Amino acid sequence: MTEKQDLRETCKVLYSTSEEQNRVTVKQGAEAVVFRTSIFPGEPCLLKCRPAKHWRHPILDQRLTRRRCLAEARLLAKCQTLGLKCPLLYFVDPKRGEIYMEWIEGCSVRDYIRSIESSEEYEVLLRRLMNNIGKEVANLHKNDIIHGDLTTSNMMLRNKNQDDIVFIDFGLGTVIESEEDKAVDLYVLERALASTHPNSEQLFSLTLESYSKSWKASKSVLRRFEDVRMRGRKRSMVG
Ligand SMILES: Nc1ncnc2c1ncn2[C@@H]1O[C@H](COP(=O)(O)OP(=O)(O)OP(=O)(O)O)[C@@H](O)[C@H]1O
Repeated sequence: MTEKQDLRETCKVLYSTSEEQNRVTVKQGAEAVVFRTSIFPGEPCLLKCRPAKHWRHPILDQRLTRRRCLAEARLLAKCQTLGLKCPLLYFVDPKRGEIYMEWIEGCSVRDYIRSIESSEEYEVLLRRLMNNIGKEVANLHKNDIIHGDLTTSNMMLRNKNQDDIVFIDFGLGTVIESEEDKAVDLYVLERALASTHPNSEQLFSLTLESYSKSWKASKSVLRRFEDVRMRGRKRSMVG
């Protein structure tokens, strides 16, 4: 056994012992189950499991689980290397479909927006948040990272600090130098904001403004975004 394999085996044992420790279910989704657990005493972490889907053929299921799990973990690791805002990847067991990552203490952008609704500073806080979102999405796109599901639930605020945005759930993400994919990412975000905030148009324009300021080469993506938007509107008019 090589040193690397040995280390991998040791990690596996270490991480699987977390089973015996407390696992608190955070979310039971269609695709994955998410737990808050602990590996090192006093250090919470997040475990994302993709359990076996018994309605699928076992070999196909194993392949799909492995592929999706590895794709998400790779993207997290890539973002980490690039210094982008995402949870630290601790460990991945593709066979079991498990990813262990840093636990982000805080709240989602969606919950944050709701929590400040009655605040007197609502507009000011929201403007600042939109500005920060634009900057961070530009940072992802500058590095050809497509999130794939940019919703307000998939952005967290570490310690509820609106200047510290962390992107989560890279399950649908990719690395690609594609204006179309970046434009679609923006469009998904626009739709997500429209469903969380009544005055979203004005706010999203702040996000776009900060996106374009933070990334000089964003013009072509923004042009493409207008096309995607038009297509989206036409589709919703047709029904
Ligand atoms: N690193 C993290 N730290 C703290 N909480 C997290 C973290 N990652 C995810 N969560 C919480 O777990 C929830 C589900 O995580 P995630 O979105 O990755 O799973 P999912 O099953 O792909 O969800 P969905 O079905 O919404 O796409 C999130 O909405 C968030 O509340």
